[in-house]
Amino acid sequence: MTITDPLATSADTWSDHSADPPVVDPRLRPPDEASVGERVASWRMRHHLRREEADRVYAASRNPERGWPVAGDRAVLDFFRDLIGRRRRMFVVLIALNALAAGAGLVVPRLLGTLVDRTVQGDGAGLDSLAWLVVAVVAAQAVLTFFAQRTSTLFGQDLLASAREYIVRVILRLPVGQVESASTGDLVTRVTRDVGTMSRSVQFGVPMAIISILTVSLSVVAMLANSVLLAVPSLMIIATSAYAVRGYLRRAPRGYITEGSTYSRINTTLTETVEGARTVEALGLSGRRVRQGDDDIEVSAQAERYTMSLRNLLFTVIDVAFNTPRVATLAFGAWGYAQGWLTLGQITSAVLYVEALSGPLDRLVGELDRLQVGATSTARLLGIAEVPPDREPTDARPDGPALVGRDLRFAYREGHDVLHGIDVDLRTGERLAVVGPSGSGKSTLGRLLSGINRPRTGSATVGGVELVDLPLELLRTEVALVTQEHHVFIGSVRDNIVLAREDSPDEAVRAALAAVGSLDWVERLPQGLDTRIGSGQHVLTPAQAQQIALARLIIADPHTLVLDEATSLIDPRTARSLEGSMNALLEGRTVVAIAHRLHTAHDADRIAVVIDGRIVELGSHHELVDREDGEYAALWRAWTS
Ligand SMILES: Nc1ncnc2c1ncn2[C@@H]1O[C@H](COP(=O)(O)OP(=O)(O)OP(=O)(O)O)[C@@H](O)[C@H]1O
Repeated sequence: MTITDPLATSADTWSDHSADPPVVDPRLRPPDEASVGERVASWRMRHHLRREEADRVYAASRNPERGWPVAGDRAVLDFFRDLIGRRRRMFVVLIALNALAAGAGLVVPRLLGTLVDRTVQGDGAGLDSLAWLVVAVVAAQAVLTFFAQRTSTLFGQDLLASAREYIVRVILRLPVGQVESASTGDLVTRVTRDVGTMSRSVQFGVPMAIISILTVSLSVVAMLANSVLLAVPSLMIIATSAYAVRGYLRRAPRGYITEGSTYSRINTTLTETVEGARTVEALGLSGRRVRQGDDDIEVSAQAERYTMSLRNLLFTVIDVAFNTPRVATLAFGAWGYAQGWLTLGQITSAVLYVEALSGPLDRLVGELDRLQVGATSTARLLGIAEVPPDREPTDARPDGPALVGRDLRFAYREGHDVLHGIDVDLRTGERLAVVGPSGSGKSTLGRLLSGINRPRTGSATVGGVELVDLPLELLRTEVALVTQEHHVFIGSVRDNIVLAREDSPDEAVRAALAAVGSLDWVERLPQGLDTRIGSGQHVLTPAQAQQIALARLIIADPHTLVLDEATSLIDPRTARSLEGSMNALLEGRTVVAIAHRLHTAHDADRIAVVIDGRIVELGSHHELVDREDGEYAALWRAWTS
């Protein structure tokens, strides 16, 4: 029996299993009066299009340029080998206990066969003790199985803990710039659905597959020892199952990888629609977004139908294969018995062995499926580890706080620079405002000067050391980027403030809170510094959340701050009340303020005017306003008129 591969062979088999295939493109729906031939042609066309779409999704999922990479089979195997290798002792105990439990289970049919032979021969001597031996072996098997199961569960849990820790480490070291530019839907799908699938297969699939392989192997040995002739039907089911599983495993990875990437696509479209809800509403795009969602779901359903067909076919083959040997063993037994080659006891044992074999074999096939799905998710998760790091910290340490940018160029897309060679020298303690039209590159400059992104060419250094060569913990104590995003993590107020310096004493935390004017309200909280805040905990007002974020920066104590829209999204009243907190933070530090409103620029020591990725003017407010035909003077006139 072969398993057809809809993706690799004919377009028409792609969704043969769907009773009423949904239509991706309504234009392909044939008119009511269409002939049978036209209807078939249209149906074939639809399937062809869907297959092309699925192929495109698959190709995209393997193309690192189009999203997060997917790791290869070798990486997945090495990952599991390493996980198991690191708990070799536990693994040996697991194998030993399961081998003993399976061995005890296999002794029972043999004893029952002997019991039958002795009874048939009328040899009553020792029947009682044989029966007691069966009871004793069954009891021993129960005890061994209990401990074997316990060890398997512990092993699975331990494996899972390590796997999860590894994945968390991989995710945490992802380059910030990359996380922002990649598809959030894909990343979210990987860290939710794929982690869940991987967990199930690591926790249950791996130990269960090991146990099943062991039990099946020992059963085969016991069957051969009982009678080679009677073992033939069972060997045939094993061979048939192995063949069917091989065919399945050859096709399934492609199907599951496609399936996984279609889930990512659904999530991406959904996230985009939710995030851009206002734009969707304003431009009347809801119909188009719904259609996009429908198409994503349709492609996903195609992929699901494909893997489901593979599973159905596999389990049908296995079911047929399992039922045949029951009959075949009895038939072989009757024939062998008539020839005088076999005893009734051997036939009894063989039938019991066939029954005993079907359970583990069935589980093994089921587990292989689970492992296959888990391996695909693991490949998607390990793919994240293949994202090259954007920085390799060196041992170089800054000599002083001087922040310097030289010939800074940067491109979000290859060949499209948005900064064209910017030079900037910050004077310690100064306040530099960066102004310019929307899209001129102000925020990008801020990201390079705070070490979030590495410049394509040129250098951004602090005390002579490239910002991106510093370990992140150290970088954040030198330069910090402050945006309007003031995330509050789930944890105590204290935890939220000491993030950058975890060993900060409570006095320092209180001093930071006092500096941003929030010590009073924090002390009035039910548990003061220990009050849990963040999602689902004690609710903070936007201003309070911002103050916590500012206190966090006071503890981090960077000598330079890059402010990008730090208060622009907060309503003006709150922004005014935060001004005092902000001033406390800025006191004594060098500040680069990306100014979206010119009045912030007015108070700065110097102003850099950025236009089309270049600094076109640099000077104090008065110097720049005095240049009659200057860019800043024009902006200022427009602002004040
Ligand atoms: N993540 C990104 N991917 C691709 N292009 C980007 C990305 N972020 C910014 N750009 C592009 O880079 C250019 C500079 O953007 P940047 O945000 O630095 O400008 P800006 O002066 O800060 O604009 P604004 O005042 O509107 O925030 C723009 O053309 C923008 O479209």
